[in-house]
Amino acid sequence: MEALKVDNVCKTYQEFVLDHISFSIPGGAIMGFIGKNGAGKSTTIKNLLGINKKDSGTVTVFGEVFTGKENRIKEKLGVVLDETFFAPGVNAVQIEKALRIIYQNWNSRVFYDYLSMFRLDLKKNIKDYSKGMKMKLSIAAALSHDARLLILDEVTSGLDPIVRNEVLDLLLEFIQDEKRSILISSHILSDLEKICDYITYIDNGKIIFSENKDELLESYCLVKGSIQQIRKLAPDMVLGVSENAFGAQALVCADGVPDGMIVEPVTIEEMMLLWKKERK
Ligand SMILES: Nc1ncnc2c1ncn2[C@@H]1O[C@H](COP(=O)(O)OP(=O)(O)OP(=O)(O)O)[C@@H](O)[C@H]1O
Repeated sequence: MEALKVDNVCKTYQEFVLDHISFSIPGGAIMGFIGKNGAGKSTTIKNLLGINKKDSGTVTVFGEVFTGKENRIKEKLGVVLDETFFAPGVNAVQIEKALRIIYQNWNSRVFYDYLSMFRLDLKKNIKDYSKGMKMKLSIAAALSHDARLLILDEVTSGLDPIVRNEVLDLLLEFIQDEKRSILISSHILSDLEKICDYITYIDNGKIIFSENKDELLESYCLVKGSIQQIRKLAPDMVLGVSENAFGAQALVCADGVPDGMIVEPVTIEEMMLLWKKERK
């Protein structure tokens, strides 16, 4: 069964439209959600969680329709958004007491183990935590109530490389039982390339692709050469081109590259940079 199915979600703001957003995440998989600043990642996440009210479309979590109100489904979700909200003047121990009441499956021991692993001061007022410390606290909370689907919006960008790697390992561990899944948005595409099974790319409120990562990276490649060589490539196999004083490179379909050209594997970051980039 799919962990999450987003079907034709639409939302119109004054100057931005989320346009028929559809993608799904199988059980046991990590989906990376990528896109430029302002592409619509956070807006999609807030609309699918019911934090903002969508105009139309359906969101299904483990086969059940979710509008944001169903507490039974909320129990299964571990959510960390890019802005963290904690009541002013409280510390981690007080937060734990509050979360214990909210979540039926809350596990205090697991929570305190994460806080110790993240080296967080339990008695310190959370308003005096750094941005990264607040993020670590939110991640610990999301992982401590036996959630089956994690929804993480830009959670790793404020973390130092050591903690970021610890968090990526935790996420890989989280999906090991094949029943849990993760949707994670990030601008650190190398992190996503490391841990994700699927990648969804949104641009200007529209899904450009939502695909299995390995198939995606096998389907496309980079071709490098002189500007003249690159310009001679058949337009229907070229997805994007960049040119500079020293030469050019094109993102192309992997089958059908002409002989005699320099071909290299492509990364998710290069795909995003080159996708639909026009010849000058
Ligand atoms: N409540 C709102 N009212 C009006 N416009 C909104 C609202 N929420 C989001 N938007 C607009 O939606 C667009 C997409 O914003 P969003 O935060 O989803 O982008 P993003 O892909 O998460 O970007 P970033 O990577 O910078 O975080 C922006 O133009 C933003 O101004």
